[in-house]
Amino acid sequence: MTQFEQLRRAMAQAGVDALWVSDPANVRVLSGFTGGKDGKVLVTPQGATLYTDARYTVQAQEESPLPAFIARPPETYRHAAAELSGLRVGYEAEHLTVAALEDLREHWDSATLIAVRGLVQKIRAIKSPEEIEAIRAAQALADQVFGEVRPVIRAGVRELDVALEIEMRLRRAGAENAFDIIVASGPRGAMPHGVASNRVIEDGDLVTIDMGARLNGYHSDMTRTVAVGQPSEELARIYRAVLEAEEAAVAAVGPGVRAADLDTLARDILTRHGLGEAFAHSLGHGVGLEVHEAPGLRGTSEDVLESGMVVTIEPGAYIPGLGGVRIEDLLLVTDGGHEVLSRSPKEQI
Ligand SMILES: CSCC[C@H](N)C(=O)N1CCC[C@H]1C(=O)N[C@@H](C)C(=O)O
Repeated sequence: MTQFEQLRRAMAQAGVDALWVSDPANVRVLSGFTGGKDGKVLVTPQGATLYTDARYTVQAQEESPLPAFIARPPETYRHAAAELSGLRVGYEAEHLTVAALEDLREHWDSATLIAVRGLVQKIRAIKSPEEIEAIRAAQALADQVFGEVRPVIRAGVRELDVALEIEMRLRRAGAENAFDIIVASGPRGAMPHGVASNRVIEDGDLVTIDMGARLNGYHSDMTRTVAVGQPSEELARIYRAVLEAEEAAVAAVGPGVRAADLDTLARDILTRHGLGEAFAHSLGHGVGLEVHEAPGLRGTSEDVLESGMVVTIEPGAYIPGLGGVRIEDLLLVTDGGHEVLSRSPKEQI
């Protein structure tokens, strides 16, 4: 089934005849257009049209096989209105501003507007072979850069300088950061999203580095926690517990596995080590055109893993005042189980 066939089936289930796509990643996956928020796609029962403005005339032609209508609102809305009369039109509730919704209501008054969620995201969760290669390439670059920068992570160096080294190497290779690089050393390790600060790394610190490359629009995501000198026995114990949880969850990844069960598996191991409360976030998430996308690997998720999904496994433990540990791998779900895409070594602490 093609992507548009899958989408129209999902649209029918959601009770809509047409869909106004405004999430830039969804626009890209349906049209190939990389112009971000300056592109929209209208999917109707008959076909699909890319809407963008004259800054992108050439780019739209080069990138997208869809017919393009080049204009700015309100002309865009007037053009689309002609196809929408009497239809139930879905809009992406998570990616439309209130102002834009008011504009749609004004111009599409003969259509019924219906909020929908996650229709294209669900399709995006299963990657094409080309997308898998793009993510593989992004992760291979991140692995290479991490290996080059690992020797820089030592006492006396600022977290910011570690992040700069990573970013410079990614950029030289034609990529960019997938997100603000997390370098959380010593007590800052207790912050799961502790982006690099001015703190100077000290002897005995654990340092959590969470980094990704964005290459040709596709992301990678990986975390390693490394030791500088000899960490305390308490930190070493936490590290080993997180590593045990991570390895167990990775080993359990395969098609047909419930995402919520994976989260429980890792959480139960950390709970046995007295660290259940310290695991302050979900086990993982899908990765692709966005760093966080479907499926969600959390306790409340109803997602079931399928071959072709790319997901992270990233348990952590965070103790305010002491520090923290997170270990994260990027995995491709395969027919036979999984392939670990992130290859950077994990330290034995
Ligand atoms: C700002 S992007 C962060 C990337 C990182 N690898 C990541 O996904 N993290 C870091 C710790 C928690 C986890 C996260 O943000 N998880 C989300 C999906 C959650 O809501 O738990």
